[in-house]
Amino acid sequence: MAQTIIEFKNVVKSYEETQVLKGVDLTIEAGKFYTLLGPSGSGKTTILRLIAGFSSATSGDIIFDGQRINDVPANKRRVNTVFQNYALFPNMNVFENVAFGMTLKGVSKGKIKEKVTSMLGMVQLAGYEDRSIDELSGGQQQRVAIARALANDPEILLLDEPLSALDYKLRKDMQYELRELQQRLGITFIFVTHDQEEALAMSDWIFVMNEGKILQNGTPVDIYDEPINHFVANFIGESNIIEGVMREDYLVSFAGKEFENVDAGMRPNERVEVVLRPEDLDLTTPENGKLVVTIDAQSFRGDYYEISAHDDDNNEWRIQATNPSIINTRQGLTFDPEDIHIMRFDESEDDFDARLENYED
Ligand SMILES: Nc1ncnc2c1ncn2[C@@H]1O[C@H](COP(=O)(O)OP(=O)(O)OP(=O)(O)O)[C@@H](O)[C@H]1O
Repeated sequence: MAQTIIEFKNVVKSYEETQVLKGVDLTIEAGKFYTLLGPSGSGKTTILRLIAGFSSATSGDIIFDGQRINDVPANKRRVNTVFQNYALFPNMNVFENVAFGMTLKGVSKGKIKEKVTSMLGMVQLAGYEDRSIDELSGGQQQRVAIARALANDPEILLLDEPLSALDYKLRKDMQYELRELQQRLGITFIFVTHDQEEALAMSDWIFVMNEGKILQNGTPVDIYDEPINHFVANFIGESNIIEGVMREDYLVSFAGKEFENVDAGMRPNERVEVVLRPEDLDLTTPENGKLVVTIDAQSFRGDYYEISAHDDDNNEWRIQATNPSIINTRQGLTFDPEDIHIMRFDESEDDFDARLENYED
């Protein structure tokens, strides 16, 4: 079993009357890529700051390598942080930025040179030693920040939305690079983002947060395929979430019909929500469909058409189709019983859409 490096036990963080972390439990194992994913204000940065020692928990235990570290100062923790704004020193060149921590610690000049060269090679900036920071692109500045953090030999690298200032293409490239770097170094990365695609692409393990709580944690595939509630299903990827009622095990009704499914564990007549991902739906002739829908709109997305439609019960559907459709025609909708995911009905979801709208602003 992998070694646990960080543990939070019922960690609460409050600012005056407001709890921004509401009793967080989490376990981080050494050598993996973790992501804290959630909307703005959900408490992701607060968790990083507690791990780094930049702020202290109101209650609960923070354990590092088996020791409670709540009172250990930041400079005594083997943790380094890469911030969103890079926080590089503009008056120093690339070499001096990367060397900074080692210079403070009084490491010998020869060792510093060796380390800086190796770190810059690692982030593909060999030969950039003498450049000044303002001569670098955003992506290069980000790499310098990563090299500087890694030069201190941390056991854990904390990354707080490090890619958010980069344009789309560069961001994608850096996602691969960071993932590859983590695998090569084998140290623990804890990455913060509100971008679900980024979280799915990069992580071994994701913690989905909302309002100071961890709602679900698991591998990207677990979280994508088996979201625990409405919030997670909506936040991670594109979902069709349709209200339904459980008839009996393996039989659920929604959109005015009954369907076989493979999820069990709900009570008969329990109100549920049914999740079907757009890529799990296919269009066919009305006679062959499990449901009949009317096509409302479509857009071309490169390797598929995204189609929106509604059924006769007025549920909206998003469908990924290989072929284009014709607006206002009636089509059959099919899906595999195995792709139906059933969730308990979440009473709090009524205000969920309002919250998501605020977030999307
Ligand atoms: N020093 C502080 N004093 C008071 N409230 C704070 C302080 N720092 C953070 N908060 C509040 O704590 C909550 C969680 O903030 P946090 O920065 O952890 O969220 P986040 O998920 O990282 O968000 P973002 O993606 O916007 O960075 C927010 O409501 C924020 O306003």
